[in-house]
Amino acid sequence: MTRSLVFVTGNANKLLEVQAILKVHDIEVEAQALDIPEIQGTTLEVSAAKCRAAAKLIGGPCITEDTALVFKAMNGLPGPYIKDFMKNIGHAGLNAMLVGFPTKAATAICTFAYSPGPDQDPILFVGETEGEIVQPRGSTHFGWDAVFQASINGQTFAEMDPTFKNSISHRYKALAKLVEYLGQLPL
Ligand SMILES: O=c1nc[nH]c2c1ncn2[C@H]1C[C@H](O)[C@@H](COP(=O)(O)OP(=O)(O)OP(=O)(O)O)O1
Ligand SMILES: [Mg+2]
Repeated sequence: MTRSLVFVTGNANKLLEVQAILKVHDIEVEAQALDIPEIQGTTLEVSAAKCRAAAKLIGGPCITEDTALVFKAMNGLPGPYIKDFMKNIGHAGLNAMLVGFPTKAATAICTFAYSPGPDQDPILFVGETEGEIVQPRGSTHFGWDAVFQASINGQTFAEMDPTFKNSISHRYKALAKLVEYLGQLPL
């Protein structure tokens, strides 16, 4: 039986990856293209608040997702604030931030949140992929994909075949946990 989920996100690239990953599990993703205002805090706090706000707005169950990019040299920053960094300083700026630091190691962290409905506590599912920040290689169409070189094979996310990225990514790992959880719920 097909399960349906409402994914509230303003990011079309995320949506494509989520649809591709969940299709295999017979889960249909219906998109609600809303850019929910995001609070400051840890990536877990940001994710939970985003999902709570989304469930309230649409008046029913939904999932949301927050992506953080954590620089080891900076004790977790930019973290959940990566979107503003990316927008304002771009690939060159992310590299420049790490000049002079002994490590360029970075972790891509994806936190999905599932809310059963308005005013209910969201449940969080976290996935992480290790890598480092490098000069851009590959297509530049999705965020910081071109400057994130995954440890697993030395390719940037942007150089990877999309199917491969979707089999090792932070997003894939978080979704695997969400899928396991949903499997225990009635359709
Ligand atoms: O796999 C990824 N590869 C490269 N870049 C990525 C990826 N995943 C998110 N990103 C970018 C998008 C945004 O610049 C920031 C996360 O911010 P984040 O608030 O989670 O995303 P968003 O505002 O675009 O969409 P949403 O409406 O779901 O919050 O990192
Ligand atoms: Mg956002």
